[in-house]
Amino acid sequence: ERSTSSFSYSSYHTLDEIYSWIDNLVTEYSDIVSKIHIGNSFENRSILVLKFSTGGSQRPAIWIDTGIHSREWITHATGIWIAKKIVSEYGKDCILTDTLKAMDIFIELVTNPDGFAFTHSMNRLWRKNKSSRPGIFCIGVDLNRNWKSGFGGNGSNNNPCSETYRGPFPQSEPEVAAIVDFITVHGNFKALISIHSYSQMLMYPYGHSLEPVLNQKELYDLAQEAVKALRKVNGIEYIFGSISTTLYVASGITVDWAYDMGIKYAFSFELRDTGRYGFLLPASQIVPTAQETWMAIRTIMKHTLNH
Ligand SMILES: CS(=N)(=N)C[C@@H](Cc1ccccc1)C(=O)O
Ligand SMILES: [Zn+2]
Repeated sequence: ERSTSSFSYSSYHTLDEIYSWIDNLVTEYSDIVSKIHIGNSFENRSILVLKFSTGGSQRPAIWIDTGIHSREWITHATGIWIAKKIVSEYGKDCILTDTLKAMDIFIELVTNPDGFAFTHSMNRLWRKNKSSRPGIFCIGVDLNRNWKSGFGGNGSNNNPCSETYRGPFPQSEPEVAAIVDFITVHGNFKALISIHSYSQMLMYPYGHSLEPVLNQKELYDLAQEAVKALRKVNGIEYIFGSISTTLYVASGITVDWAYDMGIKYAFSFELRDTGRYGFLLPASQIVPTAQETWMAIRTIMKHTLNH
């Protein structure tokens, strides 16, 4: 029996458990999923990406990352469930099957492995990575402020002790540089979805400025359609809009960099909840959260495939 079938999707897991689950998924579904090592973290852990592909070479691609902020455990758990959903539903779900016939899907489940290991070992509420530099006695860079687009602007901090410390320069962090290199070299990404928690929001660029992006109306309509599909599952309400107008100004963020790279469908989720449990969302909410999030992501995939 497939071990990815006996894995508990309704529990939170350690880094080692997730990495061995990845190996089992690749072994058990080797016809559709492979594992790519895109780099090493500051503390020299492997940075792994799952590739879902039915053939071709350099097909148009969709990127999903979870766990860039290590304390947001619901995001890794949601990514794991979605990865299993993709291999289980290929050939059955027509939107997913059509997508995978024409496009590849890449999922980076543990985007901040050092921080994630630290949330299990020492500090459950750690957010940043674990980089350190001579003469600086606070640890870690906020990996959602280290990207080139708008780097150093408002909504990021130059103080290494800040939770939103942007780092010494854009892409200074190996965890960010690995993704930049991978997506740049690949050169054919059409959509990027970067998943955070919590607040129940679906947002699109820009974060670093109040200025609307060129295809703002299209992203607004798509976000509206996606949150409607999400709500149909368990009745959970999301708000949506551009990051700077819906949440706050934030600079050096993943989706602004993706958008400026020409990835026109760039979104960021803030998953459950709205503050009752926050980052400590009970494991009983993992599967319902993943199920509803998948329906929103599936909506974004369908639009990306058809435009
Ligand atoms: C609670 S939290 N840290 N996930 C909020 C998260 C909001 C955000 C998401 C995407 C892009 C820009 C900003 C952040 O400040 O990085
Ligand atoms: Zn976050």
